[in-house]
Amino acid sequence: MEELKVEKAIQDIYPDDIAWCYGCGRLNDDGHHLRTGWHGDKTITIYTPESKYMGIPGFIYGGLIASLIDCHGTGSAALALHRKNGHEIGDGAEPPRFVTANLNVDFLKPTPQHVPLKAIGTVEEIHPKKWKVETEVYAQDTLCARGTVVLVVMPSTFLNKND
Ligand SMILES: CCCCCCCC/C=C\CCCCCCCC(=O)SCCNC(=O)CCNC(=O)[C@H](O)C(C)(C)COP(=O)(O)OP(=O)(O)OC[C@H]1O[C@@H](n2cnc3c(N)ncnc32)[C@H](O)[C@@H]1OP(=O)(O)O
Repeated sequence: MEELKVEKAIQDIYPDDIAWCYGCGRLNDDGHHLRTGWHGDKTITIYTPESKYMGIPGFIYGGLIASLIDCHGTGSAALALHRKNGHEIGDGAEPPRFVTANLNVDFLKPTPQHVPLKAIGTVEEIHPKKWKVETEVYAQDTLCARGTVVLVVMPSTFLNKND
């Protein structure tokens, strides 16, 4: 299989105050540190879950797959709006902030443990503050899950809730 690596991830440039997400915050020591970047005109997150994230031995727990699709969606929408605003990772501009309004997951096939999972996203703008990301999760070449995430630009009510 083609060896893939996410070189530049949107989570690498989240400001410190929003870099704590359990799924994708680089500052959360206990989290998954999911990283999402461009892959042509699609988006990609690559992640190999640790052994403890099992459902049935040998297979990944579905909630972890939902988390992957969730944070991949947030990161993908942030990448797309950042680019629409004329910015790319590394130009010093702060990326937009999104929260998840809706998450739907179809679990299509059992997802094996101990292989890198590849989430590939297609981003669609509904309007400037509302985006949709269709994600396919592959284990090697097998399509194991498909998800749809609706993202909304973070309302200011999320700020200063640090406890
Ligand atoms: C818990 C902490 C999270 C912090 C995140 C900080 C962001 C930092 C950014 C990056 C860091 C990385 C963080 C990654 C995080 C991973 C992703 C998550 O897990 S986020 C957490 C789970 N999500 C929530 O906790 C949202 C809770 N819900 C809300 O705050 C509101 O309900 C919200 C913002 C979603 C909608 O706010 P309204 O209801 O006041 O606003 P109205 O104007 O009515 O809706 C805006 C648009 O959203 C649609 N919408 C609302 N709910 C929907 C739904 N369930 N399904 C589809 N669309 C929905 C509406 O139809 C409307 O669309 P129309 O503008 O009319 O076209």
